Amino acid sequence: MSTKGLLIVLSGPSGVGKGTVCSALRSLVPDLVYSVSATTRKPRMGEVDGVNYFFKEREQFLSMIENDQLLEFAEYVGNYYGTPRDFVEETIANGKDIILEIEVQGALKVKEKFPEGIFIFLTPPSLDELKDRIVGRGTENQATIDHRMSVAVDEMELIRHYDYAVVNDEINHACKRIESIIIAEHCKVVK
Ligand SMILES: Nc1nc2c(ncn2[C@@H]2O[C@H](COP(=O)(O)OP(=O)(O)O)[C@@H](O)[C@H]2O)c(=O)[nH]1
Ligand SMILES: Nc1ncnc2c1ncn2[C@@H]1O[C@H](COP(=O)(O)OP(=O)(O)O)[C@@H](O)[C@H]1O
Repeated sequence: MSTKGLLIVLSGPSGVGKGTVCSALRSLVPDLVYSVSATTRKPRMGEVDGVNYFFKEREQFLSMIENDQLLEFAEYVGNYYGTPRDFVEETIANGKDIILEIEVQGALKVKEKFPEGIFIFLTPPSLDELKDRIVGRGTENQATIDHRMSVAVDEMELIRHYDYAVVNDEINHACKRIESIIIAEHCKVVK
């Protein structure tokens, strides 16, 4: 039996509730390790460097790419986002499960490098509900909301590349489904 940890990727359109579901998973699955991404996006109110993201200037981010420090990166609505490679590789080598909360293009790049990863797509109950959540969060201006919604429509098409689809109708239900997936993956017979 493999002693490596699971690499779990949670993806889906902006506003579907990835961040909210990940926070709720912390108490339900306490042993899960969370990858902290690097980004060129400016911090939002209350966000802490090294906790929510590693906030970088564009030049710093480009040098991380150049030095092959990122497992994947993507440009999303005008900013770069990327997953620091060493932390992910060390965590799974130490037998711990890690979860990456990333957008859809980046998730597909991780799949090329780690096809054995577990790829979970979080879906909204409907596109109308998705828009209500982005607007309700109050962090984006109208132009960014429109841009994120048009990206979301394209992203929904990519669900077929994933192993699991989880509807985020209610946070606790979505978390339970993800916990069940993790339990099932640990019970899999390794062939
Ligand atoms: N490819 C990739 N996407 C990321 C990474 N970190 C965060 N994201 C995604 O980038 C998108 C925008 O993130 P953010 O600006 O924080 O907005 P929010 O997640 O919608 O609140 C979201 O879909 C995130 O999941 C990363 O390291 N790589
Ligand atoms: N199941 C849910 N039901 C209702 N609102 C939700 C649900 N999940 C998340 N939200 C709300 O939707 C908004 C977007 O969630 P967030 O976690 O920031 O999304 P993402 O990280 O995917 O961009 C937030 O205001 C959040 O409180």
